[in-house]
Amino acid sequence: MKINFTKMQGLGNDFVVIDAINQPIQLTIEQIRFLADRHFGVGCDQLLFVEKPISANAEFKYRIFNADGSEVAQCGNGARCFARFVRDKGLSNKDEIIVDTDARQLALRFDAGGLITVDMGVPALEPKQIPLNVSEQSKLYKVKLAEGEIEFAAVSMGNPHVVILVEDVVSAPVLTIGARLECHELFPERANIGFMQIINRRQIELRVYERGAAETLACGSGACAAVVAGIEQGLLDQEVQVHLPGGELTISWVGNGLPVLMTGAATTVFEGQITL
Ligand SMILES: N[C@@H](CCC[C@H](N)C(=O)O)C(=O)O
Repeated sequence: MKINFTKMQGLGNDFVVIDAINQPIQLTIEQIRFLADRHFGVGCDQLLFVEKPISANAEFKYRIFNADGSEVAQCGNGARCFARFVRDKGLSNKDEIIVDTDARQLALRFDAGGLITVDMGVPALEPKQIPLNVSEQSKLYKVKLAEGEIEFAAVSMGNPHVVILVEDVVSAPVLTIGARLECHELFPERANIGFMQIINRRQIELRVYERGAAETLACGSGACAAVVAGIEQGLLDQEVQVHLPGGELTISWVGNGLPVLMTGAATTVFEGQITL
């Protein structure tokens, strides 16, 4: 079987995007892992599928798979690439595109100047919704690891995020603590682990160890979760520039019950065909 794909990236968080409307396919976990493999396949952090919508008001269903083959319900950088893909392929000519995901609907909007803004939906802080195995909701939680006690905030953006405040993001133990916490028993569906350094009330540095993909150059939903956690703790203003290893995002959140907005770039790298 031959598959046509497009390789895309948003701040170096990279994707294999497949039009599964005009090329209907169901891939196995092994085939997804193969496509994501940087040595034997195409290579990406996530695979994105463009499918027919479920709801009457949506244009598409946006399906997301991590490099390890797990299906997830949210990917912010991928959402901007999804918007660019459906427009470039002539699948939609709208300036605002509504997509279904497994968790929620997202609105993807083309801005003047070539950037794309995604309405990422309302963040959830209740432990059950994250999900996080604790009995009471709190702004900060603690976990004991071999490396010592870690304090963290937890936020769902449709996917589970941990946010740890660090003094220096460059020397933060992202790979060790990230890998250990991703699969910790506190997180029954695993979690994405963000390490946030606050520069000032309107700027942060962030590195994210992603569930199912290890450390990536940027995580859009992780950037939203970090800003929500920072605002909740009274450390950040409502609009924040997030500096990630692969580039910058603008995140804004007015507060409780309202959606988080994420603005950034999305780029096509190349097109290809691969035999499975
Ligand atoms: N890179 C993404 C998040 C992708 C999914 C994540 N690894 C998960 O398992 O929840 C983003 O930009 O948000």
